[in-house]
Amino acid sequence: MSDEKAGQPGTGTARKHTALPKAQILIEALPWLTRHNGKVVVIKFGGNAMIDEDLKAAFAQDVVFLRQAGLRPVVVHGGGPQINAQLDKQGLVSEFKAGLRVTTPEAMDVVRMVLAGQVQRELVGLLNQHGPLAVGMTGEDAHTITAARHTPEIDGELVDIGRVGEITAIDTGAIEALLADGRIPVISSIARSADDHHVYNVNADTAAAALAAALGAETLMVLTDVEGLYADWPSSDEVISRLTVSELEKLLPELSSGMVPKMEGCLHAVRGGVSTARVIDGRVPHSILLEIFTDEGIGTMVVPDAQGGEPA
Ligand SMILES: Nc1ncnc2c1ncn2[C@@H]1O[C@H](COP(=O)(O)OP(=O)(O)O)[C@@H](O)[C@H]1O
Ligand SMILES: CC(=O)N[C@@H](CCC(=O)OP(=O)(O)O)C(=O)O
Repeated sequence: MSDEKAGQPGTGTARKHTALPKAQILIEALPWLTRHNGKVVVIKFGGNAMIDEDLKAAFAQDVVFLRQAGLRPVVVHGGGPQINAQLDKQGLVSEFKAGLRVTTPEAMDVVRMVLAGQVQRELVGLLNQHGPLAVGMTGEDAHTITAARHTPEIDGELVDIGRVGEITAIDTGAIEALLADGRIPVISSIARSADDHHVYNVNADTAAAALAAALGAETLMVLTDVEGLYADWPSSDEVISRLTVSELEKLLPELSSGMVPKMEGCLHAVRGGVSTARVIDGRVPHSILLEIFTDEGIGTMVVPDAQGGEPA
């Protein structure tokens, strides 16, 4: 007969004591749960943060946790490295200009196949291991994202980079319907074209930011493969933990490569009414929960001017 069945007095008490820290952790989360209840959180999962299976599974757990805790998460995903690998397999080159992929019609087919047919499917599958929650779509669906041809200015000249789109309109109807139905939309950054019957490749950070603003999200969270925005990259790894939109605007011309669309996106989102935009380290397991449910954020947070930037 076990001690419990024998009614030994000490055992039950000891069990209660070991469970106490768990109750404490849950109680500490209460103010955050209350504050974020019902709020839309747009989470951008970058291709570079999708580096291993455990991290992807932890990402899915965090997103489902947010949903079950009463928030309304929307996932927008990238897949740059995965597209590069597929282009390489097909003997096509990956070329970037102004931080954007030069997208020939052939490359566009690969981008669409990898994002919508591979990366999005994998994320939907991981989320749905926890219940019938995730629904995948691309910006093409229900006119969610409309774009026109984007010709960036490089050294004073407008450059043709193929089927890369500049977002001209967002229709949040389909996403809102999914959220109202308790689902988690998982969105690939492909847009319908306003000019012709084809589609456009849109940078996933840009798409996430535009969707966050259009949805009136409380937070935009961009998961990537660095700790946050480094003050003096690549010579130093000092992370800027908090900055205002005006401070960020001044910093933008100094930024390079993948950080440009991320920080432009954060700027656009906060200027568009999103309360905070954050760049966080997707290599840290459960980084989303750490960021949402603790006082100390783990990455870089962009806030409106009125809230002040980096504490002195
Ligand atoms: N100031 C900076 N701070 C941090 N990372 C920077 C900075 N400037 C450029 N980077 C680069 O941006 C990369 C993140 O962008 P990207 O490769 O597009 O990631 P993702 O696939 O997550 O969108 C980092 O790995 C780093 O190499
Ligand atoms: C126009 C453009 O550059 N589109 C991106 C879309 C995917 C993306 O943004 O993926 P990450 O978030 O992993 O970088 C591309 O083709 O790579």
